Amino acid sequence: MLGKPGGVPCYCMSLHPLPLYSRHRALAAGGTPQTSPGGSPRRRKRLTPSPRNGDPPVTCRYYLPSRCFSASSFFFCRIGHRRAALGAYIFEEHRAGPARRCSFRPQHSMSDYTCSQTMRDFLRELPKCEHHVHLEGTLEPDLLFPLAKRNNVSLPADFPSSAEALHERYNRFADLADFLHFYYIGTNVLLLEQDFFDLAWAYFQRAAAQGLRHAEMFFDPQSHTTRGVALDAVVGGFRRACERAETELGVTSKLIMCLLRHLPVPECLATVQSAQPFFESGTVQGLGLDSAERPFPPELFTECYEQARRFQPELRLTAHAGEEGPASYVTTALDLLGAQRIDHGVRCVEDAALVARLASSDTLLTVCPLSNVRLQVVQHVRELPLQKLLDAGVPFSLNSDDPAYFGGYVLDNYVAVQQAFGWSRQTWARVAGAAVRGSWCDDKRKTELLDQIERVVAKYEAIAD
Ligand SMILES: Nc1ncnc2[nH]cnc12
Ligand SMILES: [Zn+2]
Repeated sequence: MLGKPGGVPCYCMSLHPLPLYSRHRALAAGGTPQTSPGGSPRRRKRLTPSPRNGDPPVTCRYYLPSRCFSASSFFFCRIGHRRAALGAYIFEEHRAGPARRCSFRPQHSMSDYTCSQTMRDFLRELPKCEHHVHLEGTLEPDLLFPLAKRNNVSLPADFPSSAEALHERYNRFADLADFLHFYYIGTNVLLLEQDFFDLAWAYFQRAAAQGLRHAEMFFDPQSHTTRGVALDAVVGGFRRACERAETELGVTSKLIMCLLRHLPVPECLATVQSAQPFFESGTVQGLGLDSAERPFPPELFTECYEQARRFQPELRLTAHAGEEGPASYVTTALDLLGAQRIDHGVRCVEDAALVARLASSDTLLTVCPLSNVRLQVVQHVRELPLQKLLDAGVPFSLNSDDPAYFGGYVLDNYVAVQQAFGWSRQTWARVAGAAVRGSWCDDKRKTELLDQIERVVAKYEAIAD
């Protein structure tokens, strides 16, 4: 979200309430930060816990005077060092130049990097591959209510009655189960082939505007077939949207059918059987496993995966694991299901041997930052082990999961990560490149996308941030 008071862009909207615009303008002009008009310091929205005093000082790599450092009566440098002092002092400290040693105690749990407009443009233009998006999770409240009306579907009596109320409820999921309750109610409004087309086409248009170039998308047939909707209608509508996206938006895509792990295994097996023609024709190119994770470990579904693989030996295999479930679920998904990549997987860091295995086998994790925050897997994006994965050489992609429910599409996830980690463009090129390499598209498409990444990076090399 960008605010543009008086024509001067403010990129700090996520951190500060409106009245701070004047402060940012002063900073942008190279002035000294002022306290707020009433003299009392204004509160940053997410004020996080106390300093980790034992940590040694580290070097500040960032000093941009146009950034806002203020929060409450503390001021921050861009890697989160905090000092209970007046802003002018800190500001002077940091405007003096880059790469100066900062003697403040690190406060990384509080650190937030701003994402400048140039960085935002770079991230938007960066060709992005998304491997973890549930098409049913792209059902925006603005489409849910009209579809309910169009299909004469009544929603539960206690369901929020407007798009605004629904959005508001989506801001406070307690956990995965709480989210899934709303998610499955939402699926009820999808009945006809046209509904599935409309849903997927709306997703493609939004995501393409954010720089999506290739998508590998989940769908949950059982959430529809259990209501009497034919699998043909589901796959037919999605397939039509995929074709249109390639023709009109230049976005390539693949469909991955997921099994709902909270349903009985025989029902999942029957779903695999019914999908045989789609596996054989290549209309559905992958099999996945989603829904409530912890009570339903991967090994329950070994037979389903084996059966699907018999129908189509080329079928790609993946599974949600290590989202709410433990690292051991990642291991069993790899060993027993033959998963070629892991959806979420962030809890793998609890097992050092597993991290080493993921790195050496080049197994992609499809990480979903905003989802992990909304579902309380972590309290803030900065708590995700992304830097650890990068350092360990574990490839990952950044994805939206259920963008209509979690407050953002693919670019929004990239920006949230940038605000949490402050990566360089080279690091972003590496992350975007890993997403291409981990995709299930052919080598020709991968080469195209990698070339496009190189061109965007080169274009921005010439632009100072
Ligand atoms: N984040 C998620 N985890 C498990 N199942 C899901 N279905 C849709 N989104 C999901
Ligand atoms: Zn998911």
